[in-house]
Amino acid sequence: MEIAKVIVDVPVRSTDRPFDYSIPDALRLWIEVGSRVAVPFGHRTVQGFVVSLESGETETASGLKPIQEVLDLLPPLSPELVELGDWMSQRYACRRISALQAMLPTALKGKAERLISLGEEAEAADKPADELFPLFLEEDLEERTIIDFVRKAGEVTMKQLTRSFPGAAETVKFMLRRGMLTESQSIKDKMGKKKLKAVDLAIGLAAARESLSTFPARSARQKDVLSFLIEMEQMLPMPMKDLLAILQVTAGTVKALEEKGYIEISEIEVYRDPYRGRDFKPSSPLPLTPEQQKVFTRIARTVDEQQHEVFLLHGVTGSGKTEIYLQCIQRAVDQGRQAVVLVPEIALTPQMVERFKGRFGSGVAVMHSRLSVGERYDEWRKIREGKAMVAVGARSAVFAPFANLGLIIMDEEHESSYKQEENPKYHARDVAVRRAEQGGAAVILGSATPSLESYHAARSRSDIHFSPVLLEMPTRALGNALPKVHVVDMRDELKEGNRSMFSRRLHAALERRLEKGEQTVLLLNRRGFSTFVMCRSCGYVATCPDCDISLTYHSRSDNLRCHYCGHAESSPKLCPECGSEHIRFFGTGTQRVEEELGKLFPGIRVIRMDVDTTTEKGSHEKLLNQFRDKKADVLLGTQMVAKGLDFPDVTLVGVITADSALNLPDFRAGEKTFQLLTQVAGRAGRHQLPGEVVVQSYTPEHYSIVHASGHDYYSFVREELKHRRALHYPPYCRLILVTLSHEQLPLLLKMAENYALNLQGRARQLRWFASLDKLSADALDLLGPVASPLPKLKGRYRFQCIIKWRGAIDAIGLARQIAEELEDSVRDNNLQISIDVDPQMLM
Ligand SMILES: Nc1ncnc2c1ncn2[C@@H]1O[C@H](COP(=O)(O)OP(=O)(O)OP(=O)(O)O)[C@@H](O)[C@H]1O
Ligand SMILES: [Zn+2]
Ligand SMILES: [Zn+2]
Repeated sequence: MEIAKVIVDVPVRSTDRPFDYSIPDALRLWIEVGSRVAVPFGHRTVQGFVVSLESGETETASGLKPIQEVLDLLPPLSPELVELGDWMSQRYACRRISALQAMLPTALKGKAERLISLGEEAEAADKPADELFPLFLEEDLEERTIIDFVRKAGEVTMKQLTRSFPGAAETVKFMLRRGMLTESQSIKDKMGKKKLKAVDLAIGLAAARESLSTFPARSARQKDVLSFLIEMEQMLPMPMKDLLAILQVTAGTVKALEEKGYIEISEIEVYRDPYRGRDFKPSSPLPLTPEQQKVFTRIARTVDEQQHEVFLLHGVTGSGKTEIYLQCIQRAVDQGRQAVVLVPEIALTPQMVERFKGRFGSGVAVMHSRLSVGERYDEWRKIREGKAMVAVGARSAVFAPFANLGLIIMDEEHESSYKQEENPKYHARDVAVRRAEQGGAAVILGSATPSLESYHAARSRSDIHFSPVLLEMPTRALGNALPKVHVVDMRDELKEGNRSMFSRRLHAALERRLEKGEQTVLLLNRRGFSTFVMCRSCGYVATCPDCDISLTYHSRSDNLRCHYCGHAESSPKLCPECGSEHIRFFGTGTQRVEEELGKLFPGIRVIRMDVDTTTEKGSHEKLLNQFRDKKADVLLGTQMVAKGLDFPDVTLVGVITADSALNLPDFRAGEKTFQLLTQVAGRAGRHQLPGEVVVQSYTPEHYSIVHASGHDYYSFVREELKHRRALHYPPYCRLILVTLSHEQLPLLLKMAENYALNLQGRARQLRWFASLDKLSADALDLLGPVASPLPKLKGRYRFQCIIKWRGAIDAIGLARQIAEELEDSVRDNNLQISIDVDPQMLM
């Protein structure tokens, strides 16, 4: 007897292990590792995934509850993905079910639904309700109508029933108890497949032709339809809708033909194609530049040999990385394998999609969050059913259900959006490498500004589990120079009486573009919610004496706090460096910049792109198209404007304040600033016209600004690594962020203290607890507990600890174990501990 081990979708930690079910004979053929099934669990029916099949004793198996239903024709997960889910649950200390669910489109997050049908007695007697239950009184009219309603439908959901009979809940309950109705449960998906009525010939082609002569004159319309279908025989079955529209006939005419037996009308499944009706300019492979050729040859070798290898492709903006991606994908496809291209969500512009659709046509599936649930489901199905060979998508496309994946590409690999902030808190880069390792696939991590983690991993032994081969492209493909970058010291502007947010240099440069009819991209570098304190006279920023990250202003207590270690001080009224009173809390919005632009340049046409203007579906695309069609002079926005855009007439890029990301309480602030400045500068002068960049800053001497303006990645990396090493931050160690939350503050405080103490105690026992300063390879250190940067969320208080560790110790397992013990020790079940391994944001 075969036993299926099933991971069930029940939101309790103690159920995070496979449960055994028997397999009914009728389902045997349909159940594989990766099948999605409905199983009884307690008194409910829940969704689950088969993670293994084992043979067991007949007696044991017959004591098990059987699997109720198989929910899909093809298992939505492959054995390879099931295994990847296992790995994720250990690597990210998350539940197995949440790892598996993360791999599937929302449409398949099925929930149990209550189904009502007739009770046995009522079913057997095929009589009107009146005769069926002679005891019904006149006033039992409601029962009678319900019975007739259910009989007519065969089976209805509880929802439909209560919608059709509002206020009948009590009656239905009574009828269930009496056995007039019965109830069952089934898993219902959020979204079904889309079906269309379609028309096909019901008789052979020759017979159909012959019958044309038999139509009487009054059935001329029917004859038209039939002869049209004969003519279009290659295109059948044809959607009814299209047929009616083309021939201008009524559905009645078509129905009549069906009744006569000439044609048949059926339902066919169709894919909801988000790009239907859109033409993509076909493109063919470009002859590569010598620099590109060298890189391509190296990667192609691995792809051809179907080996696993990771490449870090460091190519400056405009070096032609995308062409490399396209040609490598072609090689994988030639091998009969498939490819995944990961792109940061906000860079997944229509321009980007066009480049892949243009080369690989309808074999490209696109997956991102701006598609509807149905569209996403259908793009996913195209992959699962083998109708696509390339998937382009955001983070979760790393789980694209290809059968024989040969290549995974991650563009802009340094982007923090590859880390998912909700459960499971995975990083798509690490998952990609792991998946490629399993299947013998190549990985290309591409960027103009590789993350320090990846770069360090390529250069030396590091704690990251992969060591990529570094490939470089230092010049632009079209041979034009990188744009000249001017850094403007905003302190000087203030000194000389310019209080505007535009320096004289940026103002003049903008004016010149307006005169010449060239375009400008303006970046307002603003992220996160926190405010920092800065002196506008000297550029001084309040930082923590222990952690060297900027302090965050808390308006309620009017003080400054460190989000890493908890250090607090009162907020200064005068600048401690220069004594100026121009010291204030920082934050400017895009809207304010837009207003100011209107005042300075009357009549200027500005497109503003930020979270407010891009919430609507397709708005992002519309705004970019308007800008491309030169309907505006300026594209103004947040980070959205920095990524991947390629517009020939953009010759000026302005950065309003380069420092605002620099001063976030984040040890990656310098890295992020460098990356963003390099990216946005790369938008200028990509084609014939030369480009210019103006960066405004209050701390122009900061190394990330200096090196970004010199397009000097290596000097930046050298300096940044020095800081990271001195302060023990990644890539010299790894981090785990542990956040505890509870409704009651005193209890939470005690628990947070306990967590820290237990962890330290255990680590000492294991001889892991050591200062990171020591040269020993295995070390673990703990910061906190301190209040989280978001100290209260949805009525729950939050405290956090940061674990710093390195070496071969199982710090993740330990962090999880202590968390679970502590959660179990609290009786009210209300303590929540979340674990974020390798966090991108420490909050
Ligand atoms: N071999 C080639 N021959 C001619 N033109 C090329 C070639 N390779 C790339 N290009 C062109 O050079 C420009 C820059 O290429 P691409 O956008 O691929 O660079 P990238 O490295 O992806 O840049 P970014 O990181 O800035 O997005 C594009 O307009 C592209 O069409
Ligand atoms: Zn000052
Ligand atoms: Zn601190």
